[in-house]
Amino acid sequence: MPGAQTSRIREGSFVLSASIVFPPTREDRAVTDLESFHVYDTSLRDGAQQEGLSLSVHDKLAIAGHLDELGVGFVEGGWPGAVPKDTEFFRRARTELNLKTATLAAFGATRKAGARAADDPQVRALLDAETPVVTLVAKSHVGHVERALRTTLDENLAMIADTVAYLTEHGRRVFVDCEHFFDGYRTDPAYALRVVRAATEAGADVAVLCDTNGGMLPDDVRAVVAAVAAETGARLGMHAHNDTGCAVANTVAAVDAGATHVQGTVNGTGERTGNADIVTIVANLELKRALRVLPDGALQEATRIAHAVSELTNIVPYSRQPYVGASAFAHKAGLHASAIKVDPDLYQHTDPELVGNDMRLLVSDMAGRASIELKSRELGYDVSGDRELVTRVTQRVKDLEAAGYTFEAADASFELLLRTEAEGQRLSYFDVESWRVITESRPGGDALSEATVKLRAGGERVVVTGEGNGPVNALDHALRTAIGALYPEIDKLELIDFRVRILDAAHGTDAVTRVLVEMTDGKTSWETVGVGANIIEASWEALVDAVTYGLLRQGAAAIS
Ligand SMILES: CC(=O)SCCNC(=O)CCNC(=O)[C@H](O)C(C)(C)COP(=O)(O)OP(=O)(O)OC[C@H]1O[C@@H](n2cnc3c(N)ncnc32)[C@H](O)[C@@H]1OP(=O)(O)O
Ligand SMILES: CC(=O)C(=O)O
Repeated sequence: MPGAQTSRIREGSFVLSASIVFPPTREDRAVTDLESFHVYDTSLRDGAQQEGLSLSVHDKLAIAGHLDELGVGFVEGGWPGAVPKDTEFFRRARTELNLKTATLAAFGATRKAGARAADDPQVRALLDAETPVVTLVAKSHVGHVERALRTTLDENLAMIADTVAYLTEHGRRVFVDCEHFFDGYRTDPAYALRVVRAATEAGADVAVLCDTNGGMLPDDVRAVVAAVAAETGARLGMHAHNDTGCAVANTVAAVDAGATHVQGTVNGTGERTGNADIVTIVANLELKRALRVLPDGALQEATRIAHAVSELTNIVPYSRQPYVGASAFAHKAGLHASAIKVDPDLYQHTDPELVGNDMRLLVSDMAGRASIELKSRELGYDVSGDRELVTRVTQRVKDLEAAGYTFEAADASFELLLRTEAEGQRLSYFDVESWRVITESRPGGDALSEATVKLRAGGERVVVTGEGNGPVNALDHALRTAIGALYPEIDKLELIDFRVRILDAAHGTDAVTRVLVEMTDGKTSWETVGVGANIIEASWEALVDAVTYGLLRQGAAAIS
């Protein structure tokens, strides 16, 4: 019986024994349309509860557009009436958002104790948001009803039922987020079940079981969701926080137990340690559970959209993020590369293209010949027929890495090294004779650096000086002046990043310094590395590599 599971739950506790059969196949669990399985995004509401995150209305509108491109069924826009920016978001969404797949949901609480839903200004604000869906947060833990709401258990049920009924009477589809459901179920399962029934019997479409404090583990979630489904017959959803690092696993467990509505946030933003990452959830459901939860082709947009949302939320993308992180399909170990050369599937759990990501090979001191061969291929060089060259490059990389270089973040320096080894001489647009920098500190003014560069290019000896606000800036200016007439392509090149790392800090100012430089031609960018006992020496080496690589990309011919 594929997909079946048996579980036994001891009343009032989470101890269970479960015999789980293998995950269902696509045929067993085919989701035929996006209505039968809800992907519900709460990046704009719970995601925005993350420390340090502050989204403008403009940001929220832009993120909503990206969520729609990802193909989620529902976008929870915020809490109108409570957060002024959210009220404004819903007002502007009416004219400025043109969602193709997603339906907007407004989030809010049930009516206050002892009042009528119709008289509650916050409930009114939910109607005023004019969204097809309203999601209500409701207490389902007796302790919270008594201590946080300070009302009776029956009044809480009435608050839920009245508010759901009022909103459905006004044409809204209602989902109910049962706050602290799992903790509530542990404390008083009968009451937690009454909350689910109160919501659904009053007309709510989905009772969303929330692990509000994020303390659950997957086997317990699976058992509770299965038990609630069996007891109530309600359509169930899952809303997980990541405090045990299991938010995604808990969500998948809930789906395995019968939940057909999953909530999460793009990149896992959210209160405390965040919410379940909706991108990882949908990738797992589509690729590991063979459930079709997004429109056709949407999953391939996942990497692009996750990164676009990172940009809008001003959060540096997490490189180790499952499926969509820059490192998710990056391979460093030589043995991995040697197997990947035979078949990428040998070291990848899925095809990166399915989520719009790419496989990358990293070259480092852990590289073997296969790594060098595959990396060279990635850069457009077929070196597979030259075993001796590959061995030489592998050894050179290992020697240089031992001296402090790092090539995994400096593809351009690796490419220049590869060409040098293949051609027997270094690609050179100019031959540096010497350089010198002085930095002058002026009372009351900023320090000024002056560089002198002596080099030969185009058959001429050139001696130039350049000024800058620092030594590297001055060297960059001097180099541009020295070769600008011969290679006008240099005008297109711009230094955009400069990172310094002291490699052996124990030696203080004697330590070896590594410098990584990033340069762009406005279309693409590349990184180079330099190492030296002296920070300026290391910077110069990285700068010369960056300019050499840039001229190569511009198609400049070396003039001897
Ligand atoms: C688990 C979650 O993440 S739910 C989402 C949480 N999000 C937010 O809190 C962000 C937006 N919140 C806000 O702007 C404010 O907290 C507001 C406007 C909702 C309420 O602000 P205030 O009226 O100043 O009250 P305060 O925040 O101190 O307390 C919340 C009130 O709501 C009540 N309440 C809490 N949960 C619920 C609920 N599910 N249903 C009804 N009332 C509730 C509390 O009992 C308390 O009532 P009281 O004022 O009578 O004591
Ligand atoms: C509703 C919600 O955000 C929670 O319970 O975590």
